[in-house]
Amino acid sequence: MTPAARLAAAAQVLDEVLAGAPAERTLTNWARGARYAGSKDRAAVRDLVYDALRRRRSLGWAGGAETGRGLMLGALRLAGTDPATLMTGEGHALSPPTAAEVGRPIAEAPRAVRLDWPDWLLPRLDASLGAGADPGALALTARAPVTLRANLRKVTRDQAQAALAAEEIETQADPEVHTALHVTRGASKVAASQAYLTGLVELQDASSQAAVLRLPLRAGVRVLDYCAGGGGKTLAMGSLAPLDLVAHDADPRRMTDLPPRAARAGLTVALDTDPARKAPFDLVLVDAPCSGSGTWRRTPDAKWRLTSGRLDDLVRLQDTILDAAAPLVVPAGHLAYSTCSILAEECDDRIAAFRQRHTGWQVVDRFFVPPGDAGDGFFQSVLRRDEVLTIR
Ligand SMILES: C[S@@+](CC[C@H](N)C(=O)[O-])C[C@H]1O[C@@H](n2cnc3c(N)ncnc32)[C@H](O)[C@@H]1O
Repeated sequence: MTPAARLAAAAQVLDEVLAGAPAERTLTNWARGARYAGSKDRAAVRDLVYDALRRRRSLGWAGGAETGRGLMLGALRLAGTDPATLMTGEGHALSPPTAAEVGRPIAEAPRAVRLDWPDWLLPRLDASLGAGADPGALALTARAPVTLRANLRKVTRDQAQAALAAEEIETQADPEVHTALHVTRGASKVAASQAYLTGLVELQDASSQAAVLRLPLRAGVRVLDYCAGGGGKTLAMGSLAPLDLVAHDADPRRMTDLPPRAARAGLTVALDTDPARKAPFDLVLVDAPCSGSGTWRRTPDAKWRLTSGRLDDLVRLQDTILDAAAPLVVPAGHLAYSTCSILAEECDDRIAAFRQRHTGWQVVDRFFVPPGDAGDGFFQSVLRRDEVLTIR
């Protein structure tokens, strides 16, 4: 495909996504129908679509409309490319821009447009990040890094890095997070690499890794991962110490990948639909369902789908889950609450509300990072349950 044809294909996919279709599925359907598209074409169209979704408002502003065509036109203009060079109307190319498709200077756009952020959510961004609001939102308009976690149960990080390099996957060690390796070349080879298939490394964002490293984990402790999903945190915890690990999720199908991933990592994890039977636990981790606002550069259509009603529902669910998980913690044990959100109402506010509803819990650790070059936005709070004193 020519660059012009890729642009036209991306505009077509974007029109469907803007009408409400999920981005990933729409791209898969397009690729199925486009037999002429090779793997490089598919990757290029995917990048165009995701880049445009991350910057939907600013590109729409510069392109004159929030349509597939408008976003592609805006992308060309903001990249400093003359649209007439790719929108020629020849072959599969988009037709040339019309006089009506005027671009507006981005410097004149309202702040939420420049930040590629939903209007209704702007006050909440400011309340959550303060002076960090603009850099935080702008970080979500760029591509996310590909980061691996060295499985310390099997290798040191240096050994993992060398094993990856032998398979032409170049990485850079994260200076702060001692398990993290950022992929700088060969990211598309990771999933089929021996290093990955033999459990030396797992894909995991550096902020999630940093949060797990702060948990009170030592050999022999009983740990419940209450919202385990595919087990990203379960496996990260298990790689740090030999633990008695139980994984639970309200939707057990979400844990389908966990047993094969645990086997690769050399870990034993018990899956349980009713963890209360196995309570109490020394540590219960609630990695709660959330807006995902700290990770929106990975799932940019979610940024535009979130509504205030949906956010209220999530907050209620977060409270319900914390209330259900807390009684499973042993006296003097720990309850950890985490989200990949940057919105205070899903983070600190939930901990404050929990402590209003329940006495006898102390915050012993707080971790918050906004999205940035090294990792996604992430929040974690660790609470310790007061020891129950029995008076004889
Ligand atoms: C943020 S995801 C978990 C991600 C996972 N911990 C990881 O690191 O890969 C949240 C999970 O919470 C689960 N969930 C939703 N409601 C729940 C509830 N009431 N109790 C337990 N899990 C719940 C969802 O099915 C989802 O898998």
